Amino acid sequence: MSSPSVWHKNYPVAQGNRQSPIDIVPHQALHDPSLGPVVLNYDQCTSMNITNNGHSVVVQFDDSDDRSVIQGGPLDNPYRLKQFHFHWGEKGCHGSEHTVAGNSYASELHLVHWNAVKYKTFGEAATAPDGLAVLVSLLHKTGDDHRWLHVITDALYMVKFKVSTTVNCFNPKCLLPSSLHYWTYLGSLTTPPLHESVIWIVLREPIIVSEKQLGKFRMLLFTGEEEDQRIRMENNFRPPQPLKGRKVRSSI
Ligand SMILES: NS(=O)(=O)c1ccc(S(=O)(=O)c2ccccc2)s1
Ligand SMILES: [Zn+2]
Repeated sequence: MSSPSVWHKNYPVAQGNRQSPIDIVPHQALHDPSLGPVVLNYDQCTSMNITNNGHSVVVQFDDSDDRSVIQGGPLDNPYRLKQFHFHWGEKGCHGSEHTVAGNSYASELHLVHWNAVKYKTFGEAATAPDGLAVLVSLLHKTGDDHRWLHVITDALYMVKFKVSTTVNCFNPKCLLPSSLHYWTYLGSLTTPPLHESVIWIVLREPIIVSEKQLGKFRMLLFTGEEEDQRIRMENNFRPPQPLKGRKVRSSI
């Protein structure tokens, strides 16, 4: 996993004008009354597999139809759920990609959706300025277990190396906080190819997870079973990028 500081050599867009993540400064966000609520219609059974892809742990969904979509808020169309994945650190409260008033969280969940109304394929949407929408849940570490996150963390031992296994009927709505108030801004993928194609929707309220649950993410490996090196998968987060004049809007 190359370091974010060298990505610009192969991906010059890393120094572009709408890169992600960013530091969100709440009192500088513009309250936009025209921003309605985000609406999630996640069908119960479209989750397919959980994969350690060497960068993160990803749960893929069947996006062949509009069974699981997000709409409303800053979005002009419904966007189809494609996958969700996490970013985390190696200890304590570092590991999120977005920060809030300079404060980072222990981890961050990204629910990746694509605009299947305007674009024929995910790949096409992934390079379009309004092609993707990523819904963010910030994970705050305290003592208690998150009652549903264990479904994911209990499966992680099966994908310790770069492999995939099936998951049945996991509805990621259970990984979201009770309030869907959000900040939104135009940004990019946070890993190469860093396409500037993401409408970011960052939920303000974090969810609570335990150190034990976070620890299970950190036992994943970047490396495959056949490799003799064992490199723990941790700190797979990109630091905040320059705002470059962008406005962050707030839903309340
Ligand atoms: N962390 S993030 O949510 O910004 C993100 C990075 C990569 C992806 S992707 O795997 O969907 C993807 C999308 C387009 C091209 C290649 C991979 S999503
Ligand atoms: Zn991500």
